[in-house]
Amino acid sequence: MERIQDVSKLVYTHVQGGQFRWVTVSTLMLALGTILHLVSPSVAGITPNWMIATYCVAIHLTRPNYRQSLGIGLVAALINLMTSKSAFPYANLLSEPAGALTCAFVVHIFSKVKLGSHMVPPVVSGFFSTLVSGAIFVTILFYVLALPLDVYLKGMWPLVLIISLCNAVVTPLLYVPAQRLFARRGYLPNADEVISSDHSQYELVPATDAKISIEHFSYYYGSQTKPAIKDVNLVVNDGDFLVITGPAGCGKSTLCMAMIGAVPKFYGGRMEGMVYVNGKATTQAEISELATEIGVVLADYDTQLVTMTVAEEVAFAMENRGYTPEQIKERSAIVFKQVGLEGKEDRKITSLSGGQRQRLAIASVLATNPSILVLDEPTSSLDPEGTEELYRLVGSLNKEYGITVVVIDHDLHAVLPYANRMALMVDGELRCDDVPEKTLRYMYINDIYVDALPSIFTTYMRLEAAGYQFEAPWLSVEAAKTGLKVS
Ligand SMILES: Nc1ncnc2c1ncn2[C@@H]1O[C@H](COP(=O)(O)OP(=O)(O)OP(=O)(O)O)[C@@H](O)[C@H]1O
Repeated sequence: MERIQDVSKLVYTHVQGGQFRWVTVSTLMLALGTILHLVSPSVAGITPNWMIATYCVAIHLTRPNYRQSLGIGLVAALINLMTSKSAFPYANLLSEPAGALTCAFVVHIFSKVKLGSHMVPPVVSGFFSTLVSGAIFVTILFYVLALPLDVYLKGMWPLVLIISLCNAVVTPLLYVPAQRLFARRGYLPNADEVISSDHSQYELVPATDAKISIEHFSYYYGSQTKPAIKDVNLVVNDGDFLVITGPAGCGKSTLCMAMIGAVPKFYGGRMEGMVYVNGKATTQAEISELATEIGVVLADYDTQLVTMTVAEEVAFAMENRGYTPEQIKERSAIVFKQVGLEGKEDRKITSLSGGQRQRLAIASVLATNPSILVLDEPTSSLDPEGTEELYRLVGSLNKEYGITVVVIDHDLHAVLPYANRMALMVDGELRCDDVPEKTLRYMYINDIYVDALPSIFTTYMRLEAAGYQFEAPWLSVEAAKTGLKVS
């Protein structure tokens, strides 16, 4: 493993939807392989192994991982099982997956070492995948059908070698038109572009042991040339309550999506630098794996609710992660208490108020016990009372239960009493990251997004400019009352 010291040079590219390309391309290629297998004539009993040739092409084009390649091999085996005229077709169940894994191995080797033109890898995989698969197939036949050794050595093995040579020729011949066709139809980016970078060979270690460590992070959506995020460095420590604010379109939600791994793995695009969650590089972890460490509640929280009743909703995430019924019961009781939904377990979700449904969305992300909670504009559909109530809840999750909180909001006055840090983003850049008072002061002095400043704070700043002095800044009406009493 190569240890990366300077993550600012690290690039990760991911084409949106690319995670399912291997399924589409391999399905179409295997369909072609089946047709060729059924119609191609054989010369003296020799014909290329079209199934192997076609799945090798699919594996070269989409670079699935070993598990996915095994899946492709198993599908090829089942097709062969149904169409084979062999005396023991079940041998395909071992030989085809082995062939697919051999091809994946060849692709892996060639992705690291550039040897010859782009035609060389399909030649190599066509030959070796067929050789490995054929060798396993004839060896199983030899033992199961108790064939004479002479037939095995002098009849079957030469045949395996000849068919492997045939496949070394037909695989690249299929690869070139397939690559062009799929690229033209939009199934592949283009001839040379990387579908998805692979960071598995790197040892990625965060610079700090913070809950979230964002290091030299830049991000470009799709094929855009203007970055949505520019070289952001931000650390969220254990127990922090961080508010991120900034004008519309400055990149707050993008940053939030990067924390949960959805950027770039779901949205696609190009990322530079790295985002670590609990020490894990987000490019090296699945989004579902990160979800057990960091939960997110979106502005449109209703889209996160998928079941009928309150109890089912909270149980859903736990069932998906294999919790036992006892564990689900125990954990559900804890989260209902945390979010104040006790006694409402049997209610239909549609019968809850907006604020209650939002609490339920929070409960369902807390069900799997993440240590970090991210809320993206949680108050956009709440009235002032609902907003106060929500932040009381989030504040108690932070203080009483030790959950690290990241909130994105425009509406600052209700959240500030609970926050210990405040970050300001402008045009994709992190302009200020400090205690709330200092960030608010920065916004006021530099005339940045002053519309979002709580009016009590702007009053405080005006009084200060007029020569009045107070012991503490006014971040809330209570602080102003205390300040006025003391002075
Ligand atoms: N899916 C997307 N595809 C392409 N560009 C996007 C996408 N989502 C956001 N952007 C662009 O990225 C930039 C940052 O958007 P983002 O939603 O992160 O900002 P924001 O600060 O959360 O805005 P708001 O406060 O309006 O929600 C914007 O220029 C936006 O147009």
